[in-house]
Amino acid sequence: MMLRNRVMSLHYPHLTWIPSKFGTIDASWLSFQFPLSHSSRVNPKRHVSASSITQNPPSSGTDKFVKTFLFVPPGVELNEVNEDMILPGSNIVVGPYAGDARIKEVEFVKSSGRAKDCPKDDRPEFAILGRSNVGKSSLLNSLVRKKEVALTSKKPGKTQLINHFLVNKSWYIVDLPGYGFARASQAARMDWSSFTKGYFSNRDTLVAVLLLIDASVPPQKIDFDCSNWLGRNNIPVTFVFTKCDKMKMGKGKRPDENIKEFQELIRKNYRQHPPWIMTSSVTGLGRDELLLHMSQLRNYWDQ
Ligand SMILES: Nc1nc2c(ncn2[C@@H]2O[C@H](COP(=O)(O)OP(=O)(O)OP(=O)(O)O)[C@@H](O)[C@H]2O)c(=O)[nH]1
Ligand SMILES: [Mg+2]
Repeated sequence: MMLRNRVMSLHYPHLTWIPSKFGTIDASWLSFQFPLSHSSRVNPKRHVSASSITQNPPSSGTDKFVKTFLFVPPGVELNEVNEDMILPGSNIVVGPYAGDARIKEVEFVKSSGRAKDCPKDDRPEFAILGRSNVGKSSLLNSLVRKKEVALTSKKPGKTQLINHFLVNKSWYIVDLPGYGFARASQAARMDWSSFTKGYFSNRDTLVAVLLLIDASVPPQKIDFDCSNWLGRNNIPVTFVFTKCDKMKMGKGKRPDENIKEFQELIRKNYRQHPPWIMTSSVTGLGRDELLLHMSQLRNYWDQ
């Protein structure tokens, strides 16, 4: 147990929260008083102490990695990391827990209107969270390689329920309703809040949240608020940048510039940068890499 906790701490080094200018959380996107307190409802598996995140910088020869704020999984020492171990388009180092990432079968299990109606078993799960229209359902479809597993739409607010999909009969991936849909009615927003509040308070089997960030637009405050809120509640997060295929011509910044800007802002809040990865549901960019990353988180959790 001791060992597990120790390794788990390494696994989630990004959980250590450093208050900063984003530390004063604006939870208006949630529009409710979240009941989680830092100490009471935190899953002990996810707890990490400040001392456990201290790691030595890479030795000479790997200096260029120092600046990339790598996510180093359990079973790997930072000074062992070489270029080949980093997943392309990400800061994620692949470690010994990475395993078979193939999706052989996926099965829609249920849509839940309330967290207490979600499947009750011990299977690990990943939740897909992000602004309305960021591409949550599209990412899910692309991961499982089925066009219509999760319904997508040009109209924001398509996904209104907590949708559980069972992968390889062994783990869940969950499509959540999006936040920040400005035109949603007050009632719809309240519904969204109570789903999410209930969901995050009750899912002890949550391995990580995939927080989707639209790389085709500049950093949005609501996404920082969301990431801050997850950090404060010790919920492990992987930043998944979506729509990286949208290379703007002329007007606006390119996805890589938006991503860099977002990361610079996020960096101030974390002692060690959380895992991040670039994806596109149109071209399949980052798909296999994200699945591999999820396999190492899951296998570690499962051991
Ligand atoms: N170019 C491009 N478009 C994308 C990508 N991912 C999603 N989209 C488009 O963005 C729109 C919204 O996608 P959805 O997957 O329905 O978004 P969502 O986050 O599930 O939205 P809600 O369920 O409303 O919260 C659709 O028109 C998609 O085709 C991507 O990687 N690249
Ligand atoms: Mg959706």
